[in-house]
Amino acid sequence: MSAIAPTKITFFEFLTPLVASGQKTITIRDFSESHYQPGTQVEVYTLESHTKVCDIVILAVEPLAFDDINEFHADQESLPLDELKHLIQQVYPDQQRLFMISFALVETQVSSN
Ligand SMILES: CC(=O)Nc1ccn([C@H]2C[C@H](O)[C@@H](CO)O2)c(=O)n1
Repeated sequence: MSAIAPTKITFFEFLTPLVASGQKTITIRDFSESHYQPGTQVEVYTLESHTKVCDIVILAVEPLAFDDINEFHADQESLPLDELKHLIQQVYPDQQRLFMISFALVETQVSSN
């Protein structure tokens, strides 16, 4: 039996403009935050104030070892590689077993009326 897929995800507030603009297309999380299901729509909130930012669709969830994080991942994260690895070490200290969650921004329609 599979668990119910989460419908919300949080990001540090300073990263949310990158998500909402479509520049950030992956996030790297630990096992506890890896249960997103490809094809599902997920609401994005800021971690600090729990403000809704946008919606994303999950494209894939794949294992990724900390030591394998490289420039490709930094590019998808829209962060410098050293900054990305430092951030991940702060959030998930001493965790080698991580997961890459790929996603796409759900564009919202702006009414012309
Ligand atoms: C609870 C919570 O919001 N945790 C996280 C964990 C990671 N991030 C960011 C930091 C990096 O850009 C990537 C890779 O972990 O995801 C985050 O915003 N919030």
